[in-house]
Amino acid sequence: MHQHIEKLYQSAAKPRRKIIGLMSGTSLDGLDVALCSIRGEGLATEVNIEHFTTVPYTEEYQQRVRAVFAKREVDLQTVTVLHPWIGITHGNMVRHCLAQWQVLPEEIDVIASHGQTVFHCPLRQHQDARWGNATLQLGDGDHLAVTAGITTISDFRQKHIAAGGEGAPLAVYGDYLLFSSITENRIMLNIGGIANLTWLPKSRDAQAVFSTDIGPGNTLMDAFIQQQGQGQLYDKNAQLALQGQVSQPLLVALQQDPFFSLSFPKTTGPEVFNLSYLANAQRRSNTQLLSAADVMATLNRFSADNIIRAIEQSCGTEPCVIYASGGGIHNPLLMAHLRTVFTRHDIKTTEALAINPDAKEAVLFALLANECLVGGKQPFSNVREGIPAVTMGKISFAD
Ligand SMILES: Nc1ncnc2c1ncn2[C@@H]1O[C@H](COP(=O)(O)OP(=O)(O)OP(=O)(O)O)[C@@H](O)[C@H]1O
Ligand SMILES: CC(=O)N[C@H]1[C@@H]2OC[C@@H](O2)[C@@H](O)[C@@H]1O[C@H](C)C(=O)O
Repeated sequence: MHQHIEKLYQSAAKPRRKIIGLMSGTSLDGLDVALCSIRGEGLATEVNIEHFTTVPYTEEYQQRVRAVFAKREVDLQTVTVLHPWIGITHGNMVRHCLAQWQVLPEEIDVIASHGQTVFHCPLRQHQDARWGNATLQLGDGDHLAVTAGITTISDFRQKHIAAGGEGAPLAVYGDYLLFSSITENRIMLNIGGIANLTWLPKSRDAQAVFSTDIGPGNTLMDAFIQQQGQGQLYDKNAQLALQGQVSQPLLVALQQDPFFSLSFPKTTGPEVFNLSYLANAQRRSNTQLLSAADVMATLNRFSADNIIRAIEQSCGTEPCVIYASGGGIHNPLLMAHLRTVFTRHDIKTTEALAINPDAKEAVLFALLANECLVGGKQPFSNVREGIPAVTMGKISFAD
């Protein structure tokens, strides 16, 4: 047996594994690094986050990725060089975190790396019958493994597409294992660049659960404030939005996109929800002269309203507890609006379930890697479109 396979076999046989989950999201704020200690598999999985940090990206990193991010036309050489470079950069960030945490690379069983999504285009979005669902994450697993000196499992989304899904959201695979409950219906709401949710009915019926993207979480608000040129990356504590008024005509125009009438589960990204999308909505609603504060207040409400509708559609008349995560939970205006509307649902964060809300997506990829190593057959069924019962991730050895 090859020594790498033997080492993997030993990792799989342990009662507990140390897995580093890495997530680099659409906000391009930094690399989320979660060192998880994971016991068991499937519904018996237990996770303890031993260390977590977000390593902020340098301006250079952001500029290099933005050169291709969510763009239909790019320089192919830039895409090609970015793929290994992001892998190496993430590998160095892991090494740096381990040194700070005084953990040796040998103590880690595997790294689970999401990579950087640069383009996401499900068929329902590109609508070109010649092609199927597609998504592209850069940050090659071999380069990451060699740089960090740790076996790496990466590129989780391709198998999902190969087996009939849209490549996202993958949250359901982790949320179901970790958070489904027999005592309460749960909505796991993640407000990242794109907002998504997982519906976990207390029946715990694997055929009833699903994850879906909702629409923009922070991505339009971030893009808009960045366009103002004051050097702000996001509307911190909703300072700008709080000074403005919601424009109903703009809000109505923003809501007019075919994505919103698609059935669940569905996926989207900044390829659709970007500054051109906003400019089009402003043109159609004749609101080009709105102040920046009014536009921001409207974008904030747009995100909140989409979340409210998606939650109502998911749980119907059933009461449920909403467990929120992602950077949007730090946006006080958005969260206040959710709380005002959802008087019949409790709104908490995943902190109440012992998972740091900023770390949740990185933990998800650690869980997917754990399932790749020791999990059995996924409980989901191909019958439910969008949630194929597959094992995800590609394995790269360090030497
Ligand atoms: N104090 C705050 N006030 C307002 N917004 C905030 C605050 N802190 C974070 N955010 C928002 O959260 C964003 C980062 O969220 P997060 O890290 O969850 O996104 P992501 O993981 O990149 O996205 P995705 O889940 O779509 O991949 C920031 O860009 C900002 O919009
Ligand atoms: C293609 C892609 O990277 N999608 C991300 C993105 O960020 C949020 C939302 O859009 C979600 O669909 C997904 O990430 C999470 C981790 C998921 O797959 O569940």
